[in-house]
Amino acid sequence: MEKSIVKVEHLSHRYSVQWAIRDINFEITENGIYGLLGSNGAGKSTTMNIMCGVLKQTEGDVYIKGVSMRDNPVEAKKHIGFLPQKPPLYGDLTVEEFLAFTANIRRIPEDEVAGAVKSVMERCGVGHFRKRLIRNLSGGYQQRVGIAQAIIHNPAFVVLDEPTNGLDPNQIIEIRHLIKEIGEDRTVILSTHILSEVQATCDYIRMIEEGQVVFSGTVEEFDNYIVPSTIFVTLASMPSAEELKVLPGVVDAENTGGMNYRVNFSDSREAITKIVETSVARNWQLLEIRAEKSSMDNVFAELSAKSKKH
Ligand SMILES: Nc1ncnc2c1ncn2[C@@H]1O[C@H](COP(=O)(O)OP(=O)(O)OP(=O)(O)O)[C@@H](O)[C@H]1O
Repeated sequence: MEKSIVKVEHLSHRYSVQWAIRDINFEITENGIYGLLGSNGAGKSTTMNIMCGVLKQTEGDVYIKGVSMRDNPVEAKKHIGFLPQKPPLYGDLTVEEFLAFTANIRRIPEDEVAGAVKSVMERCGVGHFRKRLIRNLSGGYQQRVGIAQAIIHNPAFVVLDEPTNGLDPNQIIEIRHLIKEIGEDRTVILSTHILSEVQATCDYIRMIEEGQVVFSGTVEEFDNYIVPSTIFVTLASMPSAEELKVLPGVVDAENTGGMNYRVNFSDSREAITKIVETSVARNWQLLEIRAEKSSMDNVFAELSAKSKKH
């Protein structure tokens, strides 16, 4: 039987009149890194805050390892580590002091605190800064401490709200690396509005737009969601577009300038084969042919638009 790590059931929330999220449903049964993707205001933070028990939902429930967040929040929270959008760091404490404080909040037994702090500092690469005040750390290292406080009690499920937000490119690479490491033996869900973030870090995507889930699947499935329908061809002898248009599998063709053509097709295999065969037969001097692969951005725009129509 599949084991449920997280189950979000009919989750809805309104802060005042407007629904911020409406009937969100999904379940995670496999370890891995999940990206909660959505544009600004889509409802990512609202969903994450409810999942972690720091915001009380209007309707629905979240189950962490089968435990209801509504009915038994203390037990459910034991399995969760959370890094909110604004990390809860105390600048006047040293890294070590802060993590010991966090270990106490997480009710780690007194005689195990020092060991847990040491181990999490090593894991998150902040051991050499253990005596430094948090406010004197760079943004990237502060974020490492933020991740360390989220995993100090070794939770099965870690929630990171926009973990690379505000970091410089090198820091982003380092934090992504750390997230991948901590995702090796647990489930991580991170939110972002940046597509490349998901592509670089995640195995799976849950995309929400306007408070509703519009896509659930692997990153690969997301990328292939929109089937390419255009081929770009470069022909040195510059035949008329009409000659391309009549080929089997081709729906439309236009010259986009000089030797370049854009071809729309109904069957990519047939269209490409016929273009290549005809090019050889008529000496069109084919220099390049490529099918347009829909980028994540296209898929994102398409899914956002789709959710707006519904
Ligand atoms: N405390 C609040 N009071 C009223 N409305 C809120 C509050 N927090 C969020 N909202 C609204 O709820 C909706 C969802 O916001 P949420 O912060 O969950 O989105 P998000 O996807 O996390 O966006 P961002 O990437 O900008 O953080 C938005 O319309 C937002 O304006």
